[in-house]
Amino acid sequence: MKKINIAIDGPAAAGKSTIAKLVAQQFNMIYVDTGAMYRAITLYYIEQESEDFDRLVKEIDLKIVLDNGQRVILNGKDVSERIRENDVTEKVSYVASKESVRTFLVEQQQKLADEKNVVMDGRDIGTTVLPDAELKIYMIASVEERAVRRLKDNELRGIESDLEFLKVDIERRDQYDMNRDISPLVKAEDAISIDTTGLTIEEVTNQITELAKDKMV
Ligand SMILES: Nc1ncnc2c1ncn2[C@@H]1O[C@H](COP(=O)(O)OP(=O)(O)O)[C@@H](O)[C@H]1O
Ligand SMILES: Nc1ccn([C@@H]2O[C@H](COP(=O)(O)OP(=O)(O)O)[C@@H](O)[C@H]2O)c(=O)n1
Repeated sequence: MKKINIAIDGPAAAGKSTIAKLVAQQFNMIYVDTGAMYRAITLYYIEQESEDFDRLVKEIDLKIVLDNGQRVILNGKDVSERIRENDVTEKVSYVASKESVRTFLVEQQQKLADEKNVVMDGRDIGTTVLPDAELKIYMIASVEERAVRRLKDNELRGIESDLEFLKVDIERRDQYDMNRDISPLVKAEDAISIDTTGLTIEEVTNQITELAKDKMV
């Protein structure tokens, strides 16, 4: 079978990471959640209380440990759980709009995908990070359904949340991500749209698995 890269983009809580992980497992591919990388830099920004993003990225040693899922190690510390908390979520789109942050991370992401065999999810994977990816998916779902899904995620993680607040936060973040100057969230011309509203995880995974198989022959 031919080695390929798969790019999955879309708005917040559409199901990108969940599906990317399952598709990667199916084909023994590497799964990379790029949102976690932006979250890790945001955590460092919060800790340092500095707007000097050029300096911040120089001080950061970010390691992505690809085991069953993905662990994020920031300057030697495993921050995989910490980066899901509300203070990071609130500021991540702001930090992700900064040019030095994006340049730093896009380079690392491209290196991870150099040898192919990667399923990568984010906002600009099909447009900027892997414009030559063999399969590009643009995953969406209604705001209502995304908020309910994120509420369940947060409950499982022990993060305090409220449905109305989550809806507002998801919409705010989408607007910010779609309207920033550098590689905004937009569907790549050659991406296939999948609306996951009302679909099960298995149904979405199967749809993408079938599309991927066609690209591997
Ligand atoms: N059809 C579906 N597709 C993807 N995720 C779904 C679906 N139905 C429910 N979910 C749940 O929605 C949540 C999506 O979160 P996540 O994968 O982190 O989204 P994203 O990476 O787009 O932010 C997960 O808890 C997942 O279990
Ligand atoms: N490739 C990417 C991935 C994430 N991001 C930013 O990082 C934020 C968090 O991404 P995420 O995938 O963890 O977000 P959730 O949808 O999982 O909450 C997004 O809202 C974007 O601002 C980005 O700009 N580019």
